[in-house]
Amino acid sequence: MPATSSPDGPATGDPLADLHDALLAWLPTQRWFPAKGRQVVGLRTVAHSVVSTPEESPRVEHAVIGVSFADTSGGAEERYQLVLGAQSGPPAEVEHAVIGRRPGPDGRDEVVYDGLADGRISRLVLSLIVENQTRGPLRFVAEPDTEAPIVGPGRPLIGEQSNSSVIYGERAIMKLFRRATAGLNPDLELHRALRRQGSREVAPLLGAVEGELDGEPMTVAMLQGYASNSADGWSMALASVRDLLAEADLRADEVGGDFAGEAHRIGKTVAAVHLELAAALGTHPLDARAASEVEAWMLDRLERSAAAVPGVAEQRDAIAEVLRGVTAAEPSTLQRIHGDLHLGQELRTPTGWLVIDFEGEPSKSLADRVRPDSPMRDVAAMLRSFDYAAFHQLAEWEQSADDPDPQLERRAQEWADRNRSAFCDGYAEVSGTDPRDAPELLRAYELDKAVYEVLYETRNRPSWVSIPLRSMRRLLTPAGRGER
Ligand SMILES: Nc1ncnc2c1ncn2[C@@H]1O[C@H](COP(=O)(O)OP(=O)(O)O)[C@@H](O)[C@H]1O
Ligand SMILES: O=P(O)(O)O[C@H]1O[C@H](CO)[C@@H](O[C@H]2O[C@H](CO)[C@@H](O)[C@H](O)[C@H]2O)[C@H](O)[C@H]1O
Repeated sequence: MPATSSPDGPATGDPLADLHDALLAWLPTQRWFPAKGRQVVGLRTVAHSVVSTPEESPRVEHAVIGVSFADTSGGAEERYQLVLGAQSGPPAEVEHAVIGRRPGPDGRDEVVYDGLADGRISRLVLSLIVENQTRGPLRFVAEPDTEAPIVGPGRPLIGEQSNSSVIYGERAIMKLFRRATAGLNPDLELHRALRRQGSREVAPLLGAVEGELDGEPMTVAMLQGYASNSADGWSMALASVRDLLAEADLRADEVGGDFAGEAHRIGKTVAAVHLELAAALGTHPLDARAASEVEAWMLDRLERSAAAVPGVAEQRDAIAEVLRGVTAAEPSTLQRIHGDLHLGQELRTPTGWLVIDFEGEPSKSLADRVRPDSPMRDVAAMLRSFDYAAFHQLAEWEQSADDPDPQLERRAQEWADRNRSAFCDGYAEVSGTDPRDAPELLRAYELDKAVYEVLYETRNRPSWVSIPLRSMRRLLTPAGRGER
């Protein structure tokens, strides 16, 4: 039964009451918990079930916790999913994942830890998916007509992630969605739709774990084929920029690590995904009424960013004028899109590029993330990502140097221009539509993304905020507008 508690004292009746203080200390240390630095004023268990049978050890629990903050009015809470392991003496391998201690069912103290760190738990979850089992409120489902992965323990993926993933023997990867939201997660929904289209641009979907929240279905986790021997676009692009900046006299097309061929292929891949999503889930006209709705979301987001970041507030009117370009553009179409595309969401496999992570921007509500939008949003987000890769190293250097080196800035801009245009060429080749033929629309979407990024970086990586701020300024000057 749901129960509320506050940092001042745990509530009775809450199945995780004894872990309350430990959870408050542990949550801010997790990469997927985005609210670091915000003051938590309440923690409650929204849902809780025991996944394991009494014969299985360790005990495995699934929980949704609701966290409320001092800065959210009206008591709105953010909800997160936990998979917990509980045992009196867990193995040394999970030492780093311990959350706290509490009295176990037999009255003796037990250790509770982040369950995904324990290979026995990830193995259990995979076997339940493969066997299509139901445990309490959770349904473990294998995708029909797919080859089941060999059941074994999973290895937690370390790194910058919004959720938590485990890899099974380089064959499959399972992602536990940390943010708990009632409704079908767009990552699962769009992978299913793309699978129906026979897409070769996404990793094959193998299964899912589904639960319930607020009386509606909720996606707990997703299982996919693992692309072994792959590299992500962000690391590859950074290596290419490094090559260029290290060579004082060479142009972007002359250095060993030129990325333009890959940027062109990524453009083709993104266009193919757009065509597949349109075929699977339909399109709607981006007419005057729809365009003014899009404009309203953009202006709303501008207000939120301006309220938090003085650099945005100072340019508020000029930015709003560019965003209004959405309503001036020729009518086009809306459809389901990726929604948060960047170079880190592209994996280079030995045979081509895969697009991953169709969840949309993490801070948006589910309703906003599944709303049809212009494919231009994804195109603009990729163009932003080429800018990010180009200027990332300079932003790091600027932390320690007094003046930016104008020569290096020019070279970084040259890299960005070359790769942005290679991407657009590739996109146009497959989609039949060149994004540069709708410059107002493209510019409005690019600026909207930069406004979002300024706020994102201010909250998450303040030392990177100069990257989107620089682009924001470029998009506001007439010289920075043209793409060709
Ligand atoms: N199908 C896959 N094959 C190989 N690696 C993958 C696959 N899916 C995700 N990854 C790796 O996992 C990381 C996190 O995946 P992502 O879907 O972006 O999760 P999150 O939502 O947690 O950010 C990616 O950056 C990539 O390195
Ligand atoms: O990957 P997520 O879905 O969690 O997306 C969020 O984090 C991204 C950073 O990891 C962020 O992307 C921004 O930084 C990237 C470099 O790290 C850059 O390539 C992107 O262009 C830039 O937007 C994304 O915006 C955010 O939603």
